Amino acid sequence: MMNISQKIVSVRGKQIGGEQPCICTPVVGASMEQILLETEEICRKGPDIIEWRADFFKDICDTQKVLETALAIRKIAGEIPILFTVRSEKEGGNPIPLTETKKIQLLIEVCKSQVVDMIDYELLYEKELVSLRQVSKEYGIRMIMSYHNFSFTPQKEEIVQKMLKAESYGADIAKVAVMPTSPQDLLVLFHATQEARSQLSIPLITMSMGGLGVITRLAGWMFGSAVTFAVGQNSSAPGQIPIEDLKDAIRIVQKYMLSS
Ligand SMILES: O=C1C[C@@](O)(C(=O)O)C[C@@H](O)[C@@H]1O
Repeated sequence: MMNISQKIVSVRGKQIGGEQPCICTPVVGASMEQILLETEEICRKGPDIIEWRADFFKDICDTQKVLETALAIRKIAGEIPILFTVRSEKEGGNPIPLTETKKIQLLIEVCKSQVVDMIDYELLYEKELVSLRQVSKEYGIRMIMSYHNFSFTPQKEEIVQKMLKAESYGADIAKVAVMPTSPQDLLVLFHATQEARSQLSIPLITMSMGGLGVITRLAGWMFGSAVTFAVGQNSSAPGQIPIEDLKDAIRIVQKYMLSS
């Protein structure tokens, strides 16, 4: 097992990949009004990061409206880091009428605006990934490179490979979300997380989705996952639980881990 010194990604003072797991809460409203109400509600619950899942936004094809909405989210979120994601339909996102090229143009404009702190883009689109990485770096926007599998859990080696690939493409953070079909798959995910943690220098995020995967959202940090996603008002993926419950569960485990 290699032992690599691990980088911490610091965003607006929030440490991603530090001692404590960060909780990220998605915003999935369709209209600007819904998005802003949802953001207000979520902010009251104290997430570490807010993810705007813009693939749910009905005006996603209008760059100006996307930028205006991002700015309005920023005004509410204050210093809470904002992650901007347009999840592709192929990896579980809401269907949108944008081609991959148009989507990249939008992501570039969002990076240039510097209103958000991070973007997420799939490892699936290698060519686009490289150009987007250059632009995001130029504007100081952190980039998560991700892989999602809504059908099954690949072998441990494949999961680790996805994260190594993200690092080799210059990701700030590598992310993998997979679907378990048995409790054994949860062990695979935990094991892959632990192994990736020993091989990568960047922070990583992993989770198993669906009801069966809940334990990975509660305990992934013990194996090296830096962020866990929770529901603020509405869920963005199967198996997410309310932020209040997630905070309680982590607090209880940490309380007894530290006291014994
Ligand atoms: O990729 C992820 C992780 C996620 O799919 C989850 O399972 O919690 C939720 C998405 O909003 C986010 O972009």
